[in-house]
Amino acid sequence: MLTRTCSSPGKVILFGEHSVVHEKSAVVTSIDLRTTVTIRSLTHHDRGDSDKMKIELRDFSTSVSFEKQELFLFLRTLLRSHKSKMMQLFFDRPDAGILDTLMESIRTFVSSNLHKDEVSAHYNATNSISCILLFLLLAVYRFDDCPGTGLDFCLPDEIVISSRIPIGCGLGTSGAFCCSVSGCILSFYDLWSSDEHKSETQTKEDDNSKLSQTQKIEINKWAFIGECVFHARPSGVDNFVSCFGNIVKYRQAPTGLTAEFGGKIFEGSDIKLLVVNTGKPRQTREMVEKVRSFVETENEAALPILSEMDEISNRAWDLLQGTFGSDTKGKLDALVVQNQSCLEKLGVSSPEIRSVLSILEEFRHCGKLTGGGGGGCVICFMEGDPAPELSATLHEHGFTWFIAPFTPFGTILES
Ligand SMILES: Nc1ncnc2c1ncn2[C@@H]1O[C@H](COP(=O)(O)OP(=O)(O)O)[C@@H](O)[C@H]1O
Ligand SMILES: C[C@@](O)(CCOP(=O)(O)O)CC(=O)O
Repeated sequence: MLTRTCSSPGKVILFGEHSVVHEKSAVVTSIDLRTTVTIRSLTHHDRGDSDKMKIELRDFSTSVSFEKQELFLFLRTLLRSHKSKMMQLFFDRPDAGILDTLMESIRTFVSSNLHKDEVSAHYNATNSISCILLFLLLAVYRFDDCPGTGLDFCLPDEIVISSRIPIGCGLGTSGAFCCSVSGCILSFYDLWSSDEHKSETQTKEDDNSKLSQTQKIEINKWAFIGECVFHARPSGVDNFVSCFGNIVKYRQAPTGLTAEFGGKIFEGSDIKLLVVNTGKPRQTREMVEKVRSFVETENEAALPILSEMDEISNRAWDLLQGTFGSDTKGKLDALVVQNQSCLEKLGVSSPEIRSVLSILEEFRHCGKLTGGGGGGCVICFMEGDPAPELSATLHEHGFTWFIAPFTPFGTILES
């Protein structure tokens, strides 16, 4: 029996969501709530007569089984029809034409294997299952490159996904999902493109990921392709911070990606990060599209807002590099308020977000939305835990909260 398990953290964007899609800087931290994926091939005895591959999405209480032979034939045929263009998925920005074509076929195949009521009721689950099949297609593509191995490709018996990150509220679950699935598949089939990692020592002494930097770069590359399935044109920040972990200043520019590690906000201070969930569901993809269309149609109004947000992220990053002084929290709060005001102007706030913000203000705290907005979560820097009265007021209004647990660890190969 071969089993591989990977886990990847969620994230909180401290400053710069949305503007990061438009090539500005964002400051982001990984949080120790993780999405775990296990891929298993069973022994003959455990498998019995079944020749199916089961995908279990625990958070959606959904499981789906595919006839392995049918699935493999589907993947191989799809690959044969599009092999010459597959490389375009690995460009810095995956080619949208080939990705859309592949996803259309994959979604049709997935839908025809699900009961009709399941498909309409579980749009998000169907999307996740389709994304897993895309990663399996990438694995078949890699196998196909090695002469003689194509037919040896064996689909696993089980793929199980579970997460402790609240889904769809701005905490980067699709990024964590993509990192864990791709890490698992790359390691299950030992598909790493170079052998370098075998001699490479871990870059950090305390890195318990059991993955080399080269392997993480590869996971991040695959995960970004997956993120494009969920979000069409993401910045890549979610998969990046989930894969590499830590507090990061991230920027995706035409000249390439730049990332600096090491903000120190949670060291040597009693600063905590409060996360309040408005409970209002929304789709990140729609919010990103809304901002894109604003930037395109009202370019003159939008550009100064995006530049201001870049400036905010850069100033916040400088603050986070220094030692935490008596005035640091006040300066951070001012940037939080300014960033929220920019997000309001971009049109990604919501009545629920404003309601959380006014409760926070009542208790002399400052907050901003985090992630895609339109609902989802609000964050607030706090010295210590929230007062019981604040907690009670948030609950009275139907909002839940938690203190985000910081982690420096990105994707981990658990076993
Ligand atoms: N644990 C999971 N299991 C299955 N699918 C998941 C899981 N986590 C995330 N996803 C997929 O990612 C989508 C949420 O992505 P996104 O809109 O980026 O939300 P978030 O704000 O959480 O990042 C879900 O609708 C689902 O399709
Ligand atoms: C709005 C955005 O900046 C962050 C989205 O975060 P989330 O998927 O809502 O967790 C989009 C992106 O960076 O691709």
